[in-house]
Amino acid sequence: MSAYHDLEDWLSWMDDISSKDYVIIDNFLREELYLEMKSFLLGKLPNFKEAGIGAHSDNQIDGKIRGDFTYWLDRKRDAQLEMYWNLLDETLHIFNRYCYLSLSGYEFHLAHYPSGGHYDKHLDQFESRNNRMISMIIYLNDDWKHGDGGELEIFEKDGSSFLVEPLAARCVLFKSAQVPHAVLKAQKSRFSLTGWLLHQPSSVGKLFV
Ligand SMILES: O=C(O)CCC(=O)C(=O)O
Ligand SMILES: [Fe+2]
Repeated sequence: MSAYHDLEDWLSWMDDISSKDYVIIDNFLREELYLEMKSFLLGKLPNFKEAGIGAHSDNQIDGKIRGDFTYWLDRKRDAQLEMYWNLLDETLHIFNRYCYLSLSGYEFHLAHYPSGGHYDKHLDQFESRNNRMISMIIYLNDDWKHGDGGELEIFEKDGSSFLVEPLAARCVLFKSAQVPHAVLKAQKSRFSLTGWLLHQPSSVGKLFV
């Protein structure tokens, strides 16, 4: 199986992660995979559920903190997304090989922020469960324009912050325990594929909740 991205590209992204704790990668998905994921998402929209706060095993729904709807992906049930699962395997392998992490699994959901939706500043690790090592967000918005809102706000170590527009096929990777972030209010429906590379598979993590 050939790699989806060149090793040279991966290595420069890993350099960014090591030095800044995050990296923003444009055109992470090529057109074929982008279209596949977007059409899968649109087909699943009727099945999206209001997202909770905290580990997904102990959901509390609080629209004041976050306003998105999600659909958790499952590698067995959603086996048709083979190209995407292969890309995740490649990503995991690269992190283990070049960032010396011992990642052994991942969990991903599709997310829909309806117009007006946002997510307050937070970290992706929870007290009850700290096995999320790397956050990985891929945006699936075809014609996002300046002024449509919904930017990801990333907070740097010195407390300053900057905005990332949720542009089609853009990927953001960051260290889950280190990088506080927020989603600003979206002015129209905002779609993404969001997940976490895990130190232990999710089902194992749940034992400690
Ligand atoms: O969609 C985004 O840009 C970030 C989402 C997020 O922070 C989360 O789901 O934890
Ligand atoms: Fe987050």
